[in-house]
Amino acid sequence: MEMKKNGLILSVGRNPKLCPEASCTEKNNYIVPVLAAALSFSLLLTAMAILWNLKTRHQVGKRNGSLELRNLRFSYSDLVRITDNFERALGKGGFGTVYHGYLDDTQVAVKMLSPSSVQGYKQFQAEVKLLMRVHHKNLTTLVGYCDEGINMGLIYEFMANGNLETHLLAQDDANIFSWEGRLRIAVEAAQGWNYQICNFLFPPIFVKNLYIKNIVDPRLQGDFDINSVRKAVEIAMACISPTATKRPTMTKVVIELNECLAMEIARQKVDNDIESKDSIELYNSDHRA
Ligand SMILES: Nc1ncnc2c1ncn2[C@@H]1O[C@H](COP(=O)(O)OP(=O)(O)OP(=O)(O)O)[C@@H](O)[C@H]1O
Repeated sequence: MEMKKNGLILSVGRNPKLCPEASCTEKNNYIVPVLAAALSFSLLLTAMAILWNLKTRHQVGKRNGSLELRNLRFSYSDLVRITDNFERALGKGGFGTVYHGYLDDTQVAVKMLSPSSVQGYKQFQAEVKLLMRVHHKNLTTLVGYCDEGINMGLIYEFMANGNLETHLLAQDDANIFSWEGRLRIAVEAAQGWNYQICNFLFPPIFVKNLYIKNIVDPRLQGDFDINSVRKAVEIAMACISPTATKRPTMTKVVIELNECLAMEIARQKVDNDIESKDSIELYNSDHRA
């Protein structure tokens, strides 16, 4: 499943990822949530209108057995047309290849289930069923699907900013995500879905039994609140517990991650206060001298 955040997509449940195209900067992390809050109501109305429109255009009845939902079903020839005969591949994942396409004038991503898919038909069905029911601003919208014999595909809204993993692992040190940025993404993504989201706070892999400082991206150079990290690690550890009953609910994950974020923001405030106090003292001593 894919989650989205600030024009990125993020897959959760397996390898957490977001997808890239345009450059994604730290600034986006701070500006976009504010804009998003202001625009959320109108976007919600727009999204509802679009969904309503799509549903009324493509709704078909129940289908015996397999995908027993009223759905947004497309034929294989629709997919051929949408993708211009699978002209441009965007990437490859556990299902198979993902292609760029246009539905009317809107860009979409079409994920085709390959016959050798490790995730297979069951996962395909699960993804369709879930995304048909679950709609969230941080979840990539499922626009439709095709389930025609051996031709199975999922049509998603197109995420122009690419893959989070690429951004997290980028060699471009100037644009690395801060600890606060990572927490913000984790909180918003967790609000969307899936407990495993905690994993991507600690790319490239979540490593057990290491000192806390060692599992945080070294490029952050200690620029984070250690208690915030410790708490996030505890949440992540709980999230990957093999015993389902020991895993926290998403509500708890969101609450705890928000607490981590609050710690980090408090730390930054203290740092800023100290800095401005220092500069006032420096100013005063310069003027006294
Ligand atoms: N909605 C989308 N918009 C733009 N690009 C996408 C979209 N979905 C997938 N892609 C591209 O295709 C690649 C493969 O995506 P896919 O979701 O199949 O793989 P994955 O992230 O490994 O997911 P899964 O866990 O389902 O296997 C992504 O890394 C991304 O580059």
